[in-house]
Amino acid sequence: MESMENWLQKAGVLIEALPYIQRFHGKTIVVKYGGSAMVDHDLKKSVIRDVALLKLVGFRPIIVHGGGKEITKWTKRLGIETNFVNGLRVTDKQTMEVAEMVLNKVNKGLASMMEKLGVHAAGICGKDGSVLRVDKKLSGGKDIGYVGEVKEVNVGLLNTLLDNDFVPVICPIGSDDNYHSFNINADDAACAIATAVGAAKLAFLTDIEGVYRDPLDKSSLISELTVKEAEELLASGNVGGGMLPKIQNCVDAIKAGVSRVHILDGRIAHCLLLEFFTNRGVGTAIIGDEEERYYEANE
Ligand SMILES: Nc1ncnc2c1ncn2[C@@H]1O[C@H](COP(=O)(O)OP(=O)(O)O)[C@@H](O)[C@H]1O
Ligand SMILES: CC(=O)N[C@@H](CCC(=O)OP(=O)(O)O)C(=O)O
Repeated sequence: MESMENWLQKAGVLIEALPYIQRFHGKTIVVKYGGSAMVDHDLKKSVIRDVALLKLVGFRPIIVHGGGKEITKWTKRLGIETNFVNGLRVTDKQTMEVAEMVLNKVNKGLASMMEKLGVHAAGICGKDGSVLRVDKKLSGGKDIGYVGEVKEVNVGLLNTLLDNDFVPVICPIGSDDNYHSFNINADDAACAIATAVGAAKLAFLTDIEGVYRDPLDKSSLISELTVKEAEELLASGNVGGGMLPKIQNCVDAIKAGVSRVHILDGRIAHCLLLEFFTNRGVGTAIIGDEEERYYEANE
């Protein structure tokens, strides 16, 4: 049997969460759930459970998810060549078809996991309710196919869902003016949505501890980066692959008024709860240039 001390410790944890629950109660938060942190089924269940808890304590969470690894698994299986330019998938017509099918499948899977927990979720893509309207995106002036740059977010459907107690689960497919499907980097989609809904927090769940100053040196993990430092890091050449659009989006989100942006290790069970309900710094926080460095100030 558990000792009284253990029970009291549990009560202490709940009480510690109180100021954080008050801070975010009724606030919209966006969780970007990356495909790299989706590979393990149990972990996926634990992420969805954490978001369900955030919802049940009164936050208004939105999940924007990726599925890049799953898309690549399927394009390879179908013998379609896979290429990335600056972290963005080169998306020809065939790849677009596969991406749309795979992302929608991932989408429905996540939404039904949430439903199974008794929390209503609606799995949609950015074409529904014209949530994500795009222009064709070029990368360094290069045509990379059906890749979309978000030009407009229509929050109508999102607010309807949130106001009616649903957790919107969104996959990063949008439409252009001709209603053709476009593949959007999920970090871009999350940033655009967080900005449009005026999110109090945007958290990116990925498959790495956080941002490294030097990716080859695990001791170079950065706990806080100002916008200026993030821009310097991007220019340093020490950031590659999918981390490029992620950091750029963190910078854009802060500049557009999102208060807190975090890159978290989605491989750690309950990293979202640790981030929301404790003052323990997990991962990398991107902060405004004027903001006080929280972790340093509290060391
Ligand atoms: N400086 C860096 N710090 C951390 N990760 C980096 C860095 N440069 C490149 N990366 C890579 O970026 C990856 C995260 O991006 P990505 O795989 O696209 O994740 P997600 O699917 O979550 O969007 C990491 O796994 C890592 O290999
Ligand atoms: C244009 C572009 O690159 N789109 C991404 C969309 C999925 C995604 O971003 O998934 P992750 O978050 O798991 O990386 C792709 O096709 O991989």
